[in-house]
Order: sequence, then C-alpha cells, then structure tokens
Amino acid sequence: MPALLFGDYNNQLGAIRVQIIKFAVQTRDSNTDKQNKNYYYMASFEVIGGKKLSGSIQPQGAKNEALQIISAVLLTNQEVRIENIPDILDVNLLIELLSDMQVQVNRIDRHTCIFKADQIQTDYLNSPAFREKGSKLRGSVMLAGPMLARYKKAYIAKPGGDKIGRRGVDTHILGFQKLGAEFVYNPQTSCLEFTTSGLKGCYMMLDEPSVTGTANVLMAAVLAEGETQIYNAACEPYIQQLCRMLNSMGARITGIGSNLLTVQGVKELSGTTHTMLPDMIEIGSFIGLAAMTSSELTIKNAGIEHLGVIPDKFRKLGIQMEFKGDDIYIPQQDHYEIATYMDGGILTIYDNPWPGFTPDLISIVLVTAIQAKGSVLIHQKMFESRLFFTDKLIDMGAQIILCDPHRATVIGLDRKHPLRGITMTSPDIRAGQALLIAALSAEGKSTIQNIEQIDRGYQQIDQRLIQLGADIRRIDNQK
Ligand SMILES: CC(=O)N[C@H]1[C@@H](OP(=O)(O)OP(=O)(O)OC[C@H]2O[C@@H](n3ccc(=O)[nH]c3=O)[C@H](O)[C@@H]2O)O[C@H](CO)[C@@H](O)[C@@H]1O
Ligand SMILES: C=C(OP(=O)(O)O)C(=O)O
Repeated sequence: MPALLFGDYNNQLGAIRVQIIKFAVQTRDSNTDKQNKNYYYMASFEVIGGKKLSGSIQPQGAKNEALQIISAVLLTNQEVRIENIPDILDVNLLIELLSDMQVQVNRIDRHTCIFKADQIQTDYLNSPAFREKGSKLRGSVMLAGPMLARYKKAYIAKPGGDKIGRRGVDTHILGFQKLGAEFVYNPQTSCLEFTTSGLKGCYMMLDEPSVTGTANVLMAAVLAEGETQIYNAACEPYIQQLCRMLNSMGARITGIGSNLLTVQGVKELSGTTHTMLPDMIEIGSFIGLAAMTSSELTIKNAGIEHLGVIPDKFRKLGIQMEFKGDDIYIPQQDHYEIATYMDGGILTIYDNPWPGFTPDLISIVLVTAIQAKGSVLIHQKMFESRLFFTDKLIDMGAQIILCDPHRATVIGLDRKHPLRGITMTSPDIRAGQALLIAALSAEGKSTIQNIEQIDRGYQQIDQRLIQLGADIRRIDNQK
C-alpha cells in the first residue's frame, strides 16, 4: 500500500508503513518474476489473419460480476445457486479458492454452480496456499468483506490481476476501518490481518469509486449493526447486480445504480438464485472485432439495457450497428469514419467510473480505430500503464503516437494497407484481446504468446472465433 495511506497517522505506524511499502514492492517484484519465469512455457495462439468472419456469438457471463457474486456466497450458510458463470481462469480460480476453504461447490453444469458456505475453514485464508493461489487474480481481494462480516476476521494477501498500474487496496482498508475493523500487517506472511468485535454501520465517503472496493465494503456492511451510507460508491452494472443479489438474500440496500448506497444491516442472510449478466467487455470486444475484420456479426442476448454508453462509443468510431430485440447486429463494413466534435475538433475517447466509459474497453477502442478513417485521441485516465502494448501495434504497421502513459493518438489507415502479422506477447487481458483482434485483421501469420492473460477473461475465445471462420490455433508451449 502506498505511504499516503498512513499520511496522516502518527509515527507509531511508521514501522507498519515501511512494511506496507515492502508489501507493495514485494507484490510488484514477485508478480514480475512469476510472469517472466513462466514466460517461455505459456501457451500461445497462432493466427492467420485477413479473413472475414460471419455468424452469431453469445457473450459469456460477466467476469467482473462473477468475481463479486461468487465472493458473496460466503455471507450465508444456505445454498446459493449461480447461473451463467463464465468458464474463465480467474473465475475458476476463485471457485477453487472457495472449495479449498471447504465451501460446498456443486457444479450443475459448465455455467451453473450451487454453493453452500455452512462449515468453512476460516484459517485457510491465512495459509501459504491461499496466498499463492489468491495472488493470481484480483478478485480474491473480495473474500475479505464477507469474511469480516460473518467471521469477524479477514486477510488481504497480495492480490493479482492485470499489471496495468498500482492496483492498490486503500479504499478497501479505509472502508473496513470506518466500519470498525482494525488491522495489522504481518511481515511473516506479507498479509494485512483484519479483526473486529462487530462491525458498526456508519456514513463514509470512499476516497475513490473503486469497483472492488465498493463491493468489498458493501458486503461487509450488509451484516453490520445499524445503517451504513457509502457515498462516492462505484455503480457499475456489476455492483448493481451484487446489490440485487444481496437484497434477494435479505439484505436491505437502497440507492442501487447511484453513487450513494444506503444499507440497513441485518443479522443474517438466506440463500438465493442469481443469474449473471452477459459480459459487457466481451460485447465491446466483439463490436471492435467485427469492424476490424470487416465481418458481419450478430451478438446474441447482449443485455443491451445494461450497456450504458458502450454502443455509442463504438458508433463514434463510425461503426454501424442495429439492435434487433436484445441482439446487436453489425453489418459488414469495409470503411468506418471517426466522428469529430460539433466544431470539427478531433474526437477524444476516455474512460471514467460508471456510467462513464469503462477503462476495460479502452484497449479495444484503440485497436479498432487503427483501420478507421480519421483520427482519435485515446485517453486511459484510470490506469497508469495500460497503453504500453501500442508498440506491438506500431510494429504491425498501425499509425499510433503514444503521447504519454495515459494517452495515445491513432491516425486511422482507412484500409490503405492491412496490418502485418508479427510475434508478440499479451501483457494483460484486454491488451491481449486487442492484439488478437489486430492479428485477425492483419495480413499473414501472427503468434501471440502468454495467452493465459486472455484466458483469464475470455472463455475459450479461440474455439468461438473458429466458429466464426477464424484461422486460429492454440499452441501449448509447456515443456
Ligand atoms: C476484478 C474487477 O472487478 N476488476 C475491475 C475493477 O478493478 P479495481 O476494483 O481494482 O479497480 P478500481 O475501480 O479500484 O480502480 C481502478 C483504477 O482506477 C483508478 N481510479 C478509480 C476511480 C476513480 O474515480 N479514478 C481513478 O483514477 C484507481 O486509482 C485505480 O488505479 O474495476 C476496474 C475499473 O473499472 C476495472 O478496470 C477492473 O477490470
Ligand atoms: C483489469 C481487469 O481485470 P482484473 O481487475 O481482474 O485484473 C479486466 O477485466 O480488464
């Protein structure tokens, strides 16, 4: 955690502060080592690009909703049935973590599970096994809120996830403290250990509308004594879905969809059945894919009412699309022209907390602009290092100027020439998908290494692309 967390604490915390900084450095170093160590042994995609695709594709269940919803099963000792679970690495890892801590996991089918957290092993979260597995995904951080609420103790180990910036957990810690939890940093385990004699509701204003931070604090608050108001809360569809699921379990949350959540704490929660929304990040990715490969695609059951500004952002790139019921039909289009502002100024597409444009589609919009007519400034405000993959696109022949870590200008080629296939490595989930879209549109063969990053967030994307006519092969490099 950065020093600013303890900026205004007295120096008795000095020792903790030094150790927390070690925690942050260790997180960064250990993850980098891990990535490099496995680098040469990870699977890769071989893609022969330049083919038009066609057909229909069904988005998976939403990754970032699933990570919240599955964490929430810890809040009750009754059965929770969850449907439309995406079969992706991060979600399967989280389900494994629950199973490791003795949550009963009954997998009905590939996308449906019944969970029952009636006799769990709470100390598992303080074990080397949990720290190792939990460090592979960001979502594991959200086990802390339910554990604190139900068992009065919780641990935050080094969370994993995309290496796209600081990825701090300050909002989570400050929210738990507000609810009456105390924490110490354990240098032996490099973990933050939280305890409470009982959480008490309060008013809090989050330091930033963190998505996992809001989810974590909300899940702690639903069993706290009294009323909690969470202002400056994130309100992504994932959070709205979590609120609806918790209310169906007997929680009392109002303000759903706003940045002010009010929670009346209850003694216990019952079981429920919850169905995940389709993944809005997949849907945006498929719109970009259709445009870049000049393909005619239909995105089935897209949950259009929950997509916010996403369709319009892609329309601003000149992409035509038609809503047919809850499907999105994208006609084949060789050319698409980037809009300008009313005064003719060059368009900027930037990310913001919801209902703004999600940062998880900035990489996809960037790659989609490559073959458009016109120019666009892409501004990734929320993460510090999510645009560094643009060098690979430039190697492929894209006209991109990386202005600084947060901004890149794309000068569209308007199909003057196709991209050329190269060998590249996927640095994170969305950059990986962007590189895959570029490879599918490029002339010739591309190889994308480290595709575990893509598998973290996209369900068997190679199989689904083959169904649309793509020439893609998964090569297992494990030696
Ligand atoms: C598992 C999961 O759910 N991951 C998502 C979650 O990550 P996560 O919850 O970790 O991301 P946060 O919402 O906490 O913040 C993401 C980044 O944005 C910054 N920030 C946040 C709010 C703000 O008003 N201004 C600002 O700059 C934060 O400092 C941080 O650097 O939300 C992110 C933002 O939608 C998504 O990219 C991640 O896919
Ligand atoms: C950043 C993302 O995921 P995570 O927070 O799990 O790394 C993402 O889904 O784009």
